[in-house]
Formats: sequence, C-alpha cells, structure tokens
Amino acid sequence: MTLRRSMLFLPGANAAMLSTAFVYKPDSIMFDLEDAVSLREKDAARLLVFHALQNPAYADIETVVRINPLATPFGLADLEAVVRAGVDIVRLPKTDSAADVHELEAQVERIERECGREVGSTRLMAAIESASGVVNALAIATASKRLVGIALAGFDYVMDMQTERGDGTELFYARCAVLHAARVAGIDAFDVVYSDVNDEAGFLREVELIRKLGFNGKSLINPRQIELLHNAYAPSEEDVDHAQRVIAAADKAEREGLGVIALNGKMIDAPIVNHARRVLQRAQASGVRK
Ligand SMILES: CC(=O)SCCNC(=O)CCNC(=O)[C@H](O)C(C)(C)COP(=O)(O)OP(=O)(O)OC[C@H]1O[C@@H](n2cnc3c(N)ncnc32)[C@H](O)[C@@H]1OP(=O)(O)O
Ligand SMILES: O=C([O-])CC(=O)C(=O)O
Ligand SMILES: [Mg+2]
Repeated sequence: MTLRRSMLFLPGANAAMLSTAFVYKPDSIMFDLEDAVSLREKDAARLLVFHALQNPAYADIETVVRINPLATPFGLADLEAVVRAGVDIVRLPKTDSAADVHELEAQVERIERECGREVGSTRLMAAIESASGVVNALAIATASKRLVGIALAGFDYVMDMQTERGDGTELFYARCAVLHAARVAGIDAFDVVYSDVNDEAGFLREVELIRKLGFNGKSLINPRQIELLHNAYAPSEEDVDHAQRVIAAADKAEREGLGVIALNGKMIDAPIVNHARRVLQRAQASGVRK
C-alpha cells in the first residue's frame, strides 16, 4: 500500500528548505518551480531543484516537482531538467484538458529516450485549477497510464469561479468531481492547500471532511501540517478493534457455512468485511491514531 497522504510543497528557490525538508518525512515532497517562485528566480530555482533531486537524502522519499505550464517560457526547460535528474513524479499545474496531459506525456517520453531513462519510469500528476479542469476531470484522470493522481488546486480554482475560499461550500462540486474521476481511473485524489498554517483547528476540520469524502491526502505547505494530517488519517484503536472483531466473525460464519451474519446487532456482509480489511491494512501502514 503506497501511502500518499501528505505532499509537502516547498519553493524551489529556497536553498535552505531544499537542503533540510527530508527531515520532516512527508509521504511525498514537492519542489515548486511555478507560483511560489518569482519570475526573476525561475532559472536559479530550476538549477537548485535539479541538484536537490540527486541528493542522496531524498533517495528514500517520493519526489515530485511542480513545473511551470508548458505554454510558458519555463515549462519545457523545467521538464528537461527534472526528468534528467530522475524525479519520481512531475506535477502539471493548471491542467484544463486531456490534451495538456498528452502534450506533457509526449515530451516526457522524448526526454526519457534522450537521456537513457527507462521509458515510462517518470510518473505524472495533474493539478486541476479551473472550471474547465473540473468539467474535464474524468478525461484528464484517464489521459495517461503514467498518472498516479489528480489534485484539486483551490486557490486558482476559486478565482476562476469568481468566488473565494471559505468553509468548503465553494469547493463542494469540484471535490466530488475530482474524487469521482480519480476513482474511475484507479488513481489517487489530493485535496487543496490549507493556507493558514497557524490555524490548527481549521486545518483539522478540513482534513476530517476530505478524509470522510475519500481523498487519499492533501497538498501541504508547512511541516507542522504533516503530523496532524497523518494522525487524522490513521485509524483509531476502536476502529482497529472493531475491524478485528468483524473479520473474526466473518471467518467463523464462513467456517459454519453461514451467509449474512450480525455483530452486536449490526449486519456484516462483504463490503463491511472489505472495509474492515482496509482499516487493518491502513493501521499496519500508518500506525494507530494518537
Ligand atoms: C497556492 C499555491 O500555489 S501553494 C504552493 C506553493 N507554496 C509554497 O510552496 C509555500 C511553502 N511554505 C512556505 O514557504 C512556508 O511554510 C510559509 C511561508 C507558508 C510559512 O513560513 P514560516 O512562517 O516561516 O513557517 P514556520 O515558522 O512554520 O517554519 C518553521 C521551519 O520550517 C521550515 N519550513 C516552513 N515551510 C516549509 C516547507 N514548506 N518545506 C520545508 N520546510 C519548511 C522553515 O524554513 C523553518 O525552518 P527553521 O526552523 O530551520 O528556520
Ligand atoms: O496546486 C495546489 O495545490 C496549490 C495551487 O496551485 C492552488 O491552489 O492554486
Ligand atoms: Mg495554483
């Protein structure tokens, strides 16, 4: 089970953060070359990220780079650098259609051939940041076998929708659309950045909502958000206890040749048993909630 709960953004031009970010142990680390980097620093950031990707300290952590869109003067140079440096995943921002993914994939394949990297080894993620992207979410999610996930990017999305970030009402349709597209495609779904790094309670409320909806995780901007997210995503001791009892009851029913059974007055059938198995798998991979 590949856990991708936390994807920590950091500005590609920030040399100090680039040299230490692995210590925070997010599931994936995302070096940004796009909106967190000023126009003046685009070239310097690309070079810093090129070297960071080859730092042995990042060998055991999944690396993601958010490149600039290919239609900008920086996008292709970013892609050339990060594929050659052996990035695990390229995140394409502002993905509006499947054609954007096809264009990215063709360039990645060309660069892999040119630099001798195994064709297909560079994985992709698409960030959806507009009404077009949300309407085309299924076509985007199924546009390439290289895609490991799609992410909703809330700040650009609410601008496109002529609204603003609030209690989540403004993201409700987009979250559901992105999540359904990801599940049909069999890939991961990532929720938006929570920008107030000092508002722990607000962050946890948002995490609880997206966990219940079914997101795999969230893009983060600060190391303090990692442990909060991982803990909220870990099953509680009661969840684990209940899952073990469900599986024991189901095993007993099978031995006795019974179909549907009840545990403490609640029906146990195949989807409930499958859910219990997922809870135990998750507890094994992530530990139990503190
Ligand atoms: C809409 C979008 O496009 S969002 C995506 C792009 N945005 C980003 O990449 C922003 C990333 N985050 C940041 O730059 C910062 O966390 C900020 C500006 C939001 C807050 O900065 P601060 O108030 O300085 O954070 P804080 O006080 O918690 O920092 C504590 C330590 O964590 C480090 N840190 C903070 N954020 C990060 C990060 N994202 N990655 C790695 N290290 C970080 C700081 O350098 C500091 O280290 P130090 O103690 O060794 O000096
Ligand atoms: O991609 C992200 O998660 C952040 C982002 O650009 C946005 O919210 O516009
Ligand atoms: Mg954005």
